[in-house]
Amino acid sequence: MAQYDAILLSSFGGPEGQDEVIPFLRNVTAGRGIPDERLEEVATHYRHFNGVSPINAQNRALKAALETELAARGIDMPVYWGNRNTAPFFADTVREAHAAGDRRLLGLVTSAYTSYSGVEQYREDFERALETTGLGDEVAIDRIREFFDHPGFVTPFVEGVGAAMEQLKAEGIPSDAVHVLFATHSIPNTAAEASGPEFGPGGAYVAQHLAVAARVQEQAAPGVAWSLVYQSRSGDPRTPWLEPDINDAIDELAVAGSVKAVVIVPFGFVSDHMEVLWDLDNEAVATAQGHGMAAVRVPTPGVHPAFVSGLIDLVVERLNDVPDAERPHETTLGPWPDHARVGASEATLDNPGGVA
Ligand SMILES: CC1=C(CCC(=O)O)c2cc3nc(cc4[nH]c(cc5[nH]c(cc1n2)c(C)c5CCC(=O)O)c(CCC(=O)O)c4C)C(CCC(=O)O)=C3C
Ligand SMILES: [Fe+2]
Repeated sequence: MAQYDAILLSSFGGPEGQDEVIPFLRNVTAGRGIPDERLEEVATHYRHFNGVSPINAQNRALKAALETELAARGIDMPVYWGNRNTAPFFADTVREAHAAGDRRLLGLVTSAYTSYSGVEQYREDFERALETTGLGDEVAIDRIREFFDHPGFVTPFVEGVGAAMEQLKAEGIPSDAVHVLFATHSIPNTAAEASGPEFGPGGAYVAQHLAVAARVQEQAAPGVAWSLVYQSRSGDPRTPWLEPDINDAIDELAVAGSVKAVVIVPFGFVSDHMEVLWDLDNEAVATAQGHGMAAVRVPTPGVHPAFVSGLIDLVVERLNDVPDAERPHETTLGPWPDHARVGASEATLDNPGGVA
């Protein structure tokens, strides 16, 4: 059996006050060439909400919900929380875990899909935390598999799309006048390809999103028109990123003329992030309303009981070395494989220091 001492809830981080906005954005973009104008623009999104992103509060709530679920199942494992871009930083969390005697950490990363930002970059973050703390010989960090098609992640969206369709029906809008927009974070085309070229154009990133959208739609709104759209692009405008942008897609639907309502499914995100509050609830909804369309935004998983217990199921399957054939997955792409551990090079599960 795999042995882990603790869970490391691992997330992006976000500012919680006006004075934290610029330091946060500097951390996010360090060395990655986001133009200043774009940073200024993104800062205004945060300024609009008094500099507070909902993401940290969401993670505190998720941590508490995970602890409750672990206790209910009689699993004695502490949950630590660390971030990439704002305190508590991973290095601080690793020190905290080490001081408490916890050495083997299982990273529960709040990214559902395969991409550099969601997978590799967390691995680099963990490595750096082990290096800067000097604890690499004692502490090791694994991560759970990408859970894009785990029932715990898919179920809240199935419920949300179903409820949105009901709501529109009650407002007198028939399902053939509805278009469901599955929205996720755009990334550079090259990054998408790199996520797994064997999965076709757009790599694993696009293939996973298409598969999940089809699965949600087949359960929640069979036969209703849908498309995969993108949001929150940044970087140099001359660099191609995944398209269409959600706002352009809504404009196109307006030209076609038969769509009276859009359902917006924020299925790139596990909880309410600034991208959801600003790019979807503010911008995309306004675009739809500008064309006289109704718009319903589906909730993010947040602390939905299915999501919380699904995350603990992912931990338990790892603890029990459950074979792939028995791991839950809602699309034919899954179950996504586990990843190698971080730090303590050449380490194995039974030899966290990696020394023979
Ligand atoms: C795939 C992906 C996820 C999902 C996986 C994961 O969870 O990691 C994600 C999550 C998030 N992205 C976030 C915020 C930002 N992302 C940026 C920039 C970028 N994201 C990218 C990709 C992703 N991002 C990329 C390719 C860039 C460009 C440059 C770079 O490689 O950095 C920028 C810079 C300014 C701008 O938007 O241009 C900001 C402020 C927040 C926090 C929101 C909050 O505060 O509530 C969260 C959860
Ligand atoms: Fe991002």
